Amino acid sequence: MGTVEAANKDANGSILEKNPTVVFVLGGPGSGKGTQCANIVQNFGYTHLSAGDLLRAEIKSGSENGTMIQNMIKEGKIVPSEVTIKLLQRAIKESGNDKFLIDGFPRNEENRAAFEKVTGIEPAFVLYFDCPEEEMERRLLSRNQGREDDNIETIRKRFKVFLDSSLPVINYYDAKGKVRKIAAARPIEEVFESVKEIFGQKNEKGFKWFMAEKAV
Ligand SMILES: Nc1ncnc2c1ncn2[C@@H]1O[C@H](COP(=O)(O)OP(=O)(O)O)[C@@H](O)[C@H]1O
Ligand SMILES: Nc1ccn([C@H]2C[C@H](O)[C@@H](COP(=O)(O)OP(=O)(O)O)O2)c(=O)n1
Ligand SMILES: [Mg+2]
Repeated sequence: MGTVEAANKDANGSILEKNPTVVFVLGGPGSGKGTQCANIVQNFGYTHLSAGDLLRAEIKSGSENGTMIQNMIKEGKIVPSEVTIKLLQRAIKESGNDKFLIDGFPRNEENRAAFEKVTGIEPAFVLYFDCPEEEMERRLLSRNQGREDDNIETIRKRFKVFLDSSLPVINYYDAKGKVRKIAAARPIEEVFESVKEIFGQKNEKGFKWFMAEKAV
């Protein structure tokens, strides 16, 4: 067994022991995933794991993968699953919590299948922030976090990757009845009202499904 697999197995063992609750938080770039995750953490006791934040921290840490990750993010491309999953597993392990919002992951079929294979974790549900491109573009261009990928050229590439690679993942979970779609082009507080309704649909056994064909 290679080192990566061994590390996965080790981290996986401790993840499965705790049988964690995982919610995938998906949506296009700028749809408000990070903003709403911060609200959810305050109200519902989850740990927020942003795949993008973990990858950016990895660049800053001077890791051997740093340059590769930086180049891919600049091009709006999706980093190989092996790298991102390792960072997620480490963060899960270090958190001590058993409830996670995994924000911006899985972003393609490879992310989805590899995470399932390596961790055996199925999400409780998928929170999907549905937002028109014009609105996402406006938000990204005024985000002001000094991100190298928040320029119009990279933004266009990220939109294309979202449509080509990430939407199919959302459709995959939708076919399993797991997607909770939220109309995200509204003020932050209004969006959070809808988010709260979804997280409030909980009983002592876990999450109750409810039929939400339309955006709430
Ligand atoms: N509902 C909203 N209305 C207007 N601006 C928003 C809304 N939600 C988030 N923003 C702003 O849009 C930008 C992108 O939000 P962010 O949460 O970082 O999105 P994502 O993580 O999906 O890329 C941020 O500057 C944020 O403050
Ligand atoms: N699962 C992921 C998540 C993000 N990335 C990379 C590629 C993405 O364009 C960047 C930025 O992701 P991030 O979720 O921070 O971006 P947004 O919050 O959607 O604007 O990170 C990745 O390669 N794989
Ligand atoms: Mg984000």
